[in-house]
Amino acid sequence: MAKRGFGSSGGEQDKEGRKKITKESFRRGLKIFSYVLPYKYKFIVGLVFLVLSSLTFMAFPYLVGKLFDSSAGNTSGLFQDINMIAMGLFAVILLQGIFSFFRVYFFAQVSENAVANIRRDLYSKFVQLPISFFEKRRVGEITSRITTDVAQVQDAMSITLAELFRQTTTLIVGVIIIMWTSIKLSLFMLATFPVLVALALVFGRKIKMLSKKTQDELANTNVIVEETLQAINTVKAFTNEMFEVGRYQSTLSKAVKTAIAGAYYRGAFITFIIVGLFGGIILVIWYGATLVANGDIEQGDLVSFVLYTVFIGASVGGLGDLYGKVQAALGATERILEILQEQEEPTDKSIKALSEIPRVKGDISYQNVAFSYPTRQDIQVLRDINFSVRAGEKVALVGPSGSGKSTIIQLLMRYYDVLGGSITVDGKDIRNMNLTELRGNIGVVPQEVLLFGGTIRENIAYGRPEATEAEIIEAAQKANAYDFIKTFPEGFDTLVGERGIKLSGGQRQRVAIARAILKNPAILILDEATSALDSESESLVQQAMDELMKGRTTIVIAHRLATIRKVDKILVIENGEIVEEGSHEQLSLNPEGMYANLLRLQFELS
Ligand SMILES: Nc1ncnc2c1ncn2[C@@H]1O[C@H](COP(=O)(O)OP(=O)(O)OP(=O)(O)O)[C@@H](O)[C@H]1O
Repeated sequence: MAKRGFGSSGGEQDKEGRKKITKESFRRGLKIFSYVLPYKYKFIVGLVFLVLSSLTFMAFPYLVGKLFDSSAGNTSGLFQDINMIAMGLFAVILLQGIFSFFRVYFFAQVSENAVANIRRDLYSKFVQLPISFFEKRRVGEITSRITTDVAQVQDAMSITLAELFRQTTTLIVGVIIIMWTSIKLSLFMLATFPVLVALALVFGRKIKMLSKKTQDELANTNVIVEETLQAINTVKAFTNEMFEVGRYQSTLSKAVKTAIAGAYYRGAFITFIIVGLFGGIILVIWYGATLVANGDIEQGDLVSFVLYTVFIGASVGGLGDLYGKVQAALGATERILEILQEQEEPTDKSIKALSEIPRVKGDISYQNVAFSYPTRQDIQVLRDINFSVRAGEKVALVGPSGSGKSTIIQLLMRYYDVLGGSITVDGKDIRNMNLTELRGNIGVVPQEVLLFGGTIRENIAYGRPEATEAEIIEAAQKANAYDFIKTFPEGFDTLVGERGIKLSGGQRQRVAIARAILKNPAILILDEATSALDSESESLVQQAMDELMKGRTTIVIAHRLATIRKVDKILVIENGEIVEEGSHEQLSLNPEGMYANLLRLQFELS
């Protein structure tokens, strides 16, 4: 299950993500209505139609009562003619229909627009939040903010609010009218009927809980389907098809058991509604009939009384349900507001194109850098890292897996801030640099190149969206990607990603290199792929990398030592510290050293 609630103020939410309704939570929840403000006139028009439709509805039982009275011949004035009253009833229903149409139409316009704005703001917030935010949460949890929570707020803005108003009006106006009709019968009704409705409500809750459990269990079965279908190759490789079928079957059986238990209660609930609630109505009719017999009230009054009773009962039931919905909406609102209040990364939004970013020279220096990840503060990942790279120099980081090489790079990108020491670029502490300027000057060719779904052209242009076609082609040529792109019938328009062509590892890397060439950064970070490419592809990638490195400060995370002989300096990292430093020649001369050891290991493996 995804964790619910961010931060401390979400702490009062229950595990369903609902929020207790207090004055404070209500006041905070109302903040989300600032999104309604731009559409306030439409909202007000919607409200007017809501009031009108709620009130016209209340005239219905009254007129039905009058219809009965006039059929028995005991009416006076306006309500004597049966036909007139029936026409009146039609008019009421027609008006109710028209008013409801406009209510739905206006509220939908407000809620759809407001909700789209909330989604846009949430998304824009998400992409601007620091990496550490995403590490503390699961992706599903984050996306549910933008889908489920927003949908709940939308419900609240359109349906819940209107229902709340309608049910409350029905309840208040209904009770006033029946009191006015007959106090005796009203008191009798109020002593019996609401109790039964409240009982039905409690019963209903229990059933809802059970059906939620069934849904959760069904969701579990879906997880298995998703997992196995995503890893279908692995399932087949291990010939575990039947094992997976068994796993699915056993979770399915559980879901069926819960569903059947739920059905038992549902059956009992229906019986209760039939016997209990209708029994209640019979009681009211019985008492009302004795009052009619004694001449206390008219027949028509009894009819409208019973109709009002049904309306009041429905609204009591509805309000109970709405209470839960308001709670859920307040919880959702709170979670949305918390995200909207999160601190963004200090990027510079006024910079619209890479060309506006001032270019750095590319001197880099790490001074006594110490670091632990925010999620694992107890483990010190880097301690006392000191090194400098002059503009245009090439440095390689080598060392065992998990020694801290990628972390060193992540700190340069300022995905995280150092905990001790400092990192400077051109002598300036990167914490004092404009983040857009810093990252705009760094190009990255990652270990695992992920391409976006879209064309090859779009993927290369991602390095500099304003690039011209000629620049994109030139970058592809320099990255040794042009030739393979030309072999595809659609060339640069070839789709890649899920619905497109699948590029090989070497091809993907060359697209990433073309992207970096297009960005033309002063500082370059190359995270070498761990898996070796075939020798032809390898040499094409290497050539492209050499082209890319020209004239740029480069830090290479090297996994295959053969590729780094040419660098100016090698830093050997072990357990978050630099244990050796020097050129390939210098380091290989020390047979006891870690580098020489790594060299021997690779040699033996290859
Ligand atoms: N986001 C993270 N949150 C918490 N700990 C992390 C995170 N990323 C890495 N670590 C931990 O930090 C340590 C250094 O990891 P790092 O990725 O820098 O190693 P590396 O030398 O690049 O390894 P490899 O060569 O396998 O890529 C490891 O112990 C790792 O478990």
